[in-house]
Amino acid sequence: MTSQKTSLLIGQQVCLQSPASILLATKYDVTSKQTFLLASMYVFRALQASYWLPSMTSQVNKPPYWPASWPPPPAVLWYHRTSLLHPHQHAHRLSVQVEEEGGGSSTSKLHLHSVSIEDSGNYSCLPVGGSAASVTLHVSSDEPRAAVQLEGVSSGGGRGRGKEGMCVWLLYISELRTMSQRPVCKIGPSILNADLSNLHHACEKMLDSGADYLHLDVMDGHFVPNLTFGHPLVKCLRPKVPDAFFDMHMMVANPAEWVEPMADAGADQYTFHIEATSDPTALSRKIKEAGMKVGIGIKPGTGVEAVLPYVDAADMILVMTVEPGFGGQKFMADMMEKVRVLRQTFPEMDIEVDGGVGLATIDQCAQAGANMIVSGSAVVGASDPKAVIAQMRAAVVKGLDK
Ligand SMILES: O=C(CO)[C@H](O)[C@H](O)COP(=O)(O)O
Repeated sequence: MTSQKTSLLIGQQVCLQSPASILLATKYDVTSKQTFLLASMYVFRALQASYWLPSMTSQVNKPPYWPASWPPPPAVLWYHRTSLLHPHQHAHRLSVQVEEEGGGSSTSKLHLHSVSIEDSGNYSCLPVGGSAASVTLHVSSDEPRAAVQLEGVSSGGGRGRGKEGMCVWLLYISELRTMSQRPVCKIGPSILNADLSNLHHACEKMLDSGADYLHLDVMDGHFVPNLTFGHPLVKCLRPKVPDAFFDMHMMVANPAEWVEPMADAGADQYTFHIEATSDPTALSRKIKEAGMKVGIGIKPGTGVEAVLPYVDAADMILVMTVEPGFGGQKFMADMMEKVRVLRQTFPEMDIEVDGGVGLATIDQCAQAGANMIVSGSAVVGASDPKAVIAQMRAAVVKGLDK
């Protein structure tokens, strides 16, 4: 998506590259007892913002029509026209997140993925203890771009659209502008097959050859049938290559256990596998709190839909193109469909591929939309790693430009 060039006023038309995503969020102002529904158009992740709701528990009483087999409803109910939106039924199309932050503060976000014409219409939300607020969304299908128009952001409590609502709205649009960036090509050599007894020289060689970051593979012998190294080695390596970005690929059975030690050792990004945790949201939060970026990886056997609900919490999604555990394996071309789905849904997301990526396979990765390229044997084992990195970069830049 390109940045919005004009100021957005309510009712004005804005063009987004299709398919777009939209986030609706609710704010309940405890002092004025007003409910504001805020909407923002963007294409890859939820805005990180907090909305204040009155002191409450995260659950409301079940409405009469709520099926007994479903979990209790959340603190904020969302409606499209007159239909209650059930995230359980439409998990691939929409998600609702209520994040409790303690002290009576909560955030509720409705995220519609891949907006289509059917998603047009009035959206309203009803926070427990608050009054409803609504917004009208128009989606048209001008190919190749979809036009999305929002109008009539209204506040509850009988005051209509107020100045406060407008101010917050414009604030969000300005945030949208700063977030609208194209993904940048980054090449990250994996040092898995390098001479580990001389690791810092191998790292320096890669950085001198044009590497944008270093991909460090941590294996525990449980999550994968191989062993490499842990945080003590990373701690030793850090002062030798102080400016390098360390992307830790944590192929470990208990990724939560190593977050603080890795942060302390100097890791910049902590990529865990979704198969290794039952709570990716909590783990992502822990990683961020430790001061690192969040990567979420999926093994070849895991469908891309497994990671979609957690994209908002992540800085990068890693699509494995080999079974994790060993370098030098054959690239799995059928993983490219996952990359394509992610790129179409999240045009600005960092998407990484890892395993069997080299000059023979880079075009497939680039065409699918990957922008972070991990390459082990093809770069580390090359007689001219600089030339290999440059060729891979050219292919990825071309893919991102198309
Ligand atoms: O995570 C990995 C294996 O689990 C490695 O990073 C990956 O395989 C890179 O090596 P190569 O490019 O030689 O396949």
